[in-house]
Amino acid sequence: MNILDRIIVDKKEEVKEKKELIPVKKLEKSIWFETMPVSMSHYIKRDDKSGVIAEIKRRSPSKGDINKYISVEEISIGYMQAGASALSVLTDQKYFGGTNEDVMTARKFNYCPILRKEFIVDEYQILEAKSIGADCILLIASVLDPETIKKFTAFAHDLGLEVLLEVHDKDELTSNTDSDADLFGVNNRNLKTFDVNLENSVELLSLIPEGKLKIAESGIDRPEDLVYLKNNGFDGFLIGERFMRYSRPHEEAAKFLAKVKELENFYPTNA
Ligand SMILES: O=P(O)(O)OC[C@@H](O)[C@@H](O)c1c[nH]c2ccccc12
Repeated sequence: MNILDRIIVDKKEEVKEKKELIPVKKLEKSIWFETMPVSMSHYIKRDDKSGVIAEIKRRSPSKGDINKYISVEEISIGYMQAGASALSVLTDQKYFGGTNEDVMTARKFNYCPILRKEFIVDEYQILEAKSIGADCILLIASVLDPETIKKFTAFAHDLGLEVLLEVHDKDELTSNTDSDADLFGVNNRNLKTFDVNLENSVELLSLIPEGKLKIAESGIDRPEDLVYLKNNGFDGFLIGERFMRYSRPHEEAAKFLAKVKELENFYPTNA
């Protein structure tokens, strides 16, 4: 069994237990059901921002511990001050060390779009995302079939949440081109083998349906990488480890984004 399969087996079990512990009726009492979400697409398009979706990630199956001792309050505020367009917060505990509280903390201290980064296998988790104050959910094409993706997307939209659909290869992309997802993300990391290749997103770019926001995900390590992806046509950039491996991730993000600006002034982008 590859790592992704293992995560999904565990996730299904976890959701089953959670549903009994916190029934939907209870989730729906959250104040966030009465609150308008902040549009991730809108923030990604704003040209006073970098397009970076900055991620809070304590550990990962490929890297082990990345940063154990973090303050979500400090990093989330710092990321946004550094010029990020949005936040991505992992909530999977077992493999990534995240919690729902991390989203709630980020929400409490920031008015900005927040992506709840989770392995969604059940509509319950979409309600849960809403109940903790997220604005956008992730759906992973290698985990869900196109029909389920459509169903989950409609369900999320009914709650006012946006959807980032993650694909990794041509097959996953072409079988979901009629998806209503708001953003299409191409993951440069193969979740089954952990191989990372930046060219993966560039190669698939032209197959992303028109009108969808294009997000390059994972393995972005140098400011030059971001500028390269942007010049090729990407609107957004999901970056985690590059910032998280430093003791003060948000300061690293600020330095990184200052360097991007410098490069862009040197090689003006056509955006
Ligand atoms: O840390 P990186 O290489 O910058 O990657 C961030 C993000 O793209 C990655 O965490 C990710 C992309 N898709 C996922 C799905 C589940 C968990 C994590 C992910």
